[in-house]
Amino acid sequence: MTESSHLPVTILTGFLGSGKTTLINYLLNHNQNEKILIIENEFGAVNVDSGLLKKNANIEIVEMTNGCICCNVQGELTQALHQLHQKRLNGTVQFDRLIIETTGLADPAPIVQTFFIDDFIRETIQLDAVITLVDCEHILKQLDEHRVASLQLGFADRIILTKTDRIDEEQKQTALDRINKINNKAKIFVATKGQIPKHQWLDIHSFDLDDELEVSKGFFVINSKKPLTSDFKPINSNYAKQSWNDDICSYVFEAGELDLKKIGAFTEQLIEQYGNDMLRYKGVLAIKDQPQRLIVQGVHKVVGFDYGSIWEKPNERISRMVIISRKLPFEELKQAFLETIAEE
Ligand SMILES: Nc1nc2c(ncn2[C@@H]2O[C@H](COP(=O)(O)OP(=O)(O)OP(=O)(O)O)[C@@H](O)[C@H]2O)c(=O)[nH]1
Repeated sequence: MTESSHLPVTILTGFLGSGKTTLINYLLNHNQNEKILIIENEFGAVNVDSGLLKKNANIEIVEMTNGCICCNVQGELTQALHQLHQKRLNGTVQFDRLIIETTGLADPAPIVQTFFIDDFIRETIQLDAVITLVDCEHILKQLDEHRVASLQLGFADRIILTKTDRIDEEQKQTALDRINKINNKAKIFVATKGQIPKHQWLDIHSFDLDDELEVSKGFFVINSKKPLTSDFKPINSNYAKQSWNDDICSYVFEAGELDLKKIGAFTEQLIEQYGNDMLRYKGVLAIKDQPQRLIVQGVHKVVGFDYGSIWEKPNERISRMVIISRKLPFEELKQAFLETIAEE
């Protein structure tokens, strides 16, 4: 089966009331070209959301009300995906993409892992991205009171801010500062009442080993011991004055050229020891004497490596790795990372 025939799947998460159903309704009203299948999971015995989703010829809804999707996901979701694939093949159900709308109380980890653990799912389905909606009006309180809110942010490839129409600029900035500290890898968009073009959250190929790694100004920045290049400016922390105490945050490692063997050993050890705490990570690394970028990308202990595009200019050769994780022993890891810098 070719890559292009893989069924694209988007995981849509976000705390209770963050606007997931509203976003899907907007998509369905502005997307006549393809048929979308939605797996919905509602916490509790009665699925309320499917009643809220507007009836539309391009939509098929599968409800999972047998408890929370994340609690028994590897059983129920895996089984549902197998069955849907079969039905798609034999034409009983026709759809071009799948969106999994999780309950607002779901930890995305087991849902995401389902796509890597099961061989059949890996070969037939392409996890496109984890999209997290954030109710800007209530996010600070949700983060203070519900750990799952920071997990949902930590897993995100894209973050969509909702209800920005209900807050002022200062509140929005405060919410952004806190979101950025937790996840400075995800691109952030705004959708008022679900209004957002679909290309901003669908078909973004976040789990591909591509070269793109954008880091917004974050907290934990390592600067190489040796000068990198004359025009390289390390990322400065804008948020040092903030004192959020979320247990998930973003760490950024930066250096010049690395030694392949040493960075390999570092990464292996890091994943072995801290993989369970690391929600998402991605590195685009410059390896000494290697013209191509080395891409590392992972979820917990599932990791992929590949060589990407060629570094065009010598002064671009900066290694950068972002890890979104529960608290890591940063100083210790910083030293270990710096020791992987290639000898002159
Ligand atoms: N003012 C405002 N209201 C919004 C916006 N987005 C969603 N809402 C409203 O927020 C409420 C909750 O939205 P839903 O789309 O049901 O949220 P959900 O994430 O599906 O909720 P759960 O199923 O409980 O997790 C609804 O009344 C929406 O109309 C927005 O951008 N601005």
